[in-house]
Amino acid sequence: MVDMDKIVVGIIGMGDMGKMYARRISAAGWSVNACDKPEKYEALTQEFANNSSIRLYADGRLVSRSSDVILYSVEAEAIAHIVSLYGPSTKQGAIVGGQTSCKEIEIDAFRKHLPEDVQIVSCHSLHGPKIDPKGQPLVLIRERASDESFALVEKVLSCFGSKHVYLTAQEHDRITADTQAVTHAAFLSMGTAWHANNQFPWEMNRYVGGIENVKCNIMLRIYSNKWHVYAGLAILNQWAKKQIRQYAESVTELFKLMLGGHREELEKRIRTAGEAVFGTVGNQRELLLRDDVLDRYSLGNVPKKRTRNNHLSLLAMVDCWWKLGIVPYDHMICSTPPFRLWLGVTEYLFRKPQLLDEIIDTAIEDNTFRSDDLEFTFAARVGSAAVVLSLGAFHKS
Ligand SMILES: NC(=O)C1=CN([C@@H]2O[C@H](COP(=O)(O)OP(=O)(O)OC[C@H]3O[C@@H](n4cnc5c(N)ncnc54)[C@H](OP(=O)(O)O)[C@@H]3O)[C@@H](O)[C@H]2O)C=CC1
Ligand SMILES: O=C(O)C(=O)Cc1ccc(O)cc1
Repeated sequence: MVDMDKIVVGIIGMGDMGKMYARRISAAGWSVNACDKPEKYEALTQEFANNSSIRLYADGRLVSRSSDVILYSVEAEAIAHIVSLYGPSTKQGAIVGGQTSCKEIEIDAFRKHLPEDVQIVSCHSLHGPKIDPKGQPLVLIRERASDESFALVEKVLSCFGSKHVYLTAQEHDRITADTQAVTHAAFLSMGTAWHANNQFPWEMNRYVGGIENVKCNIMLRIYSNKWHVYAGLAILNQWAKKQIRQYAESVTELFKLMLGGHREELEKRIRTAGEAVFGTVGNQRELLLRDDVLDRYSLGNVPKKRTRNNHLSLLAMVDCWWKLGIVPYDHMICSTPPFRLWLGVTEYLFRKPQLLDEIIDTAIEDNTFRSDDLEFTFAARVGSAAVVLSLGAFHKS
């Protein structure tokens, strides 16, 4: 029988997520041992001087030796190396998990470097460190653990109030490739395109208001996060390559149809994709996003008259889901806030027949967005090529 009062939670990696975990878990009454790299020991000790439930150590070996439930909250690309350093020192019978976004490589590292008596239960909070975890999905992966140990991890993490989702490492990686990887690829391409055209989109009338707000805000949010979070997901998740490549292909093919003025072919393709992805939703279910919400977070003054856009990035998203047989609603259980917003705006566009008609007309007749779309297409292609090359290099090494 586990004595709950004596359980110590260890956190290796006190970056944004590690600190959030340490603060919330200690606030829930658990003792926490934590560390980052040795050179950050002094600064962390000062930062947490007022929190007597968090004990800082100089390195992960000391945390591993003295903790019962240990979470690695480090860069995904470094997990194998870091577990190889501290894993062998893990306390006998302890339970180990991690917070990286790529579970197959993380679990491989645990299986390789942890002693056999150590149990493995991993997790992934599907939101950033500044978001209230209440109600957000928290994936739990029971890789090798007794019922009692699994229950203990769930009890510790229950302080977040998140929605627990039970998956295997492979199921997790396949779903996050469908949702996160391709969502990030789209927003990173938008940012690259705006940069290539020397534009701050929030300063331009045509990018203010409605769906354009979502594009600008989420693009900024993705660019303001740490680069390794998104690069890790795209490069280290073996399933992400296919999605990102298909997205780039969908962007390119749709853009060519627009440029060539092939209305019939374009319309047929868009409507077939829309029917495959949204056809079963039915009009009775409410839209995920409402107009007043779309306009609320404007970065500029919303113009009286909206500029028509062909929304290439969104059309390509639906085309990509259709080509890969992905039903995005099936992945809501394991979705991040940017994915839900992204699905919300694509759904908005496809379930408003007049808007979709207007988009198809714009795609063929209106040249306003052509140079932006050209840069967006380049960006999607270059991004996809980079992921394919780096993924190859990573998995060979
Ligand atoms: N940020 C987010 O929105 C989310 C992130 N994640 C995942 O969680 C993990 C942590 O992310 P996040 O907190 O944002 O990233 P951070 O970069 O803020 O945190 C990682 C921390 O681990 C430290 N670290 C590196 N090597 C060691 C080591 N040998 N021993 C101890 N600490 C070490 C890093 O130091 P240094 O910076 O010097 O390398 C850094 O402080 C990542 O795998 C990320 O993909 C999951 C969900 C959401
Ligand atoms: O809310 C956001 O911006 C995110 O999408 C944060 C995020 C980044 C990486 C993850 O593995 C999970 C969530």
